[in-house]
Amino acid sequence: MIEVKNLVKSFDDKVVLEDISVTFEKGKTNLIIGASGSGKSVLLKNIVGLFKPDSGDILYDRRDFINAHRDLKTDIRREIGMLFQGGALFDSMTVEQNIKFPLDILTKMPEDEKLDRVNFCLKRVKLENTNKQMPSEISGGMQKRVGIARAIVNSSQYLFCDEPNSGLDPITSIKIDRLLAEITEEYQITTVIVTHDMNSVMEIGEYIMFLSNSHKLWEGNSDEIMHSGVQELDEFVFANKMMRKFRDQ
Ligand SMILES: Nc1ncnc2c1ncn2[C@@H]1O[C@H](COP(=O)(O)OP(=O)(O)OP(=O)(O)O)[C@@H](O)[C@H]1O
Repeated sequence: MIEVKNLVKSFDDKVVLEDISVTFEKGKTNLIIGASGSGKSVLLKNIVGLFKPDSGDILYDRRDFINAHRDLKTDIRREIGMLFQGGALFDSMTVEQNIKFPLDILTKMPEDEKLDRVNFCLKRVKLENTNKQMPSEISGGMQKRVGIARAIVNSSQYLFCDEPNSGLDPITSIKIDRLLAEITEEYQITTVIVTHDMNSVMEIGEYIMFLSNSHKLWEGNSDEIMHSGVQELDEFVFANKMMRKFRDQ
């Protein structure tokens, strides 16, 4: 579980996050949605420690992350897996080397154990026997799956994904969403996904927070989002024709 309490973040005199409080539960896919520029990425970067908030608290399973001493901060960072936009694989490394990378830099695991773990994760994302392939030789969807395998290889407790579906076709997107949801439940990970993909919201939105103009305007699940009564959220949810048709049926 990750708790964010009264988080404030500004750049110069521009407030980007205003008093944000939210709880992301373990074993659930937690989504952060909102229009472009609403502060989703800045929130994610504060939570993982890439930005320092002006004020507020961030607790990882009750452990204070912001004021933690160096050792605890390092421990928590080791428990975090990240899936970046576009996969962000190292082009010059094989699939196997990409997935093994966090184990190489974060652990003292013997090489054979690392390879076992890499193969276990490859199997979990249904990419057995692609070890020696280069990222450029596999499809975008496969690259995302390699990214997921790399994000969980160190038995991550927390998984952060920034727009995991960007650049994918709708069917592959749904497969990636389902894989993330399955892994989240199976390994009881606290997963936080930044997205503006309404398909993802409907497919895996167990918990959704809606950011608008620096504020958390709404929270709920994928059933409740259809009847929020919040105008800004309705504009976001029903922006496309298919969702409007669905609503008006
Ligand atoms: N490093 C930075 N320095 C100054 N301003 C920043 C910085 N990073 C983000 N911002 C500003 O914070 C606001 C929120 O940006 P953010 O990237 O979080 O939006 P977002 O909701 O993730 O948008 P998108 O969906 O387009 O990625 C924007 O006005 C942006 O210009």
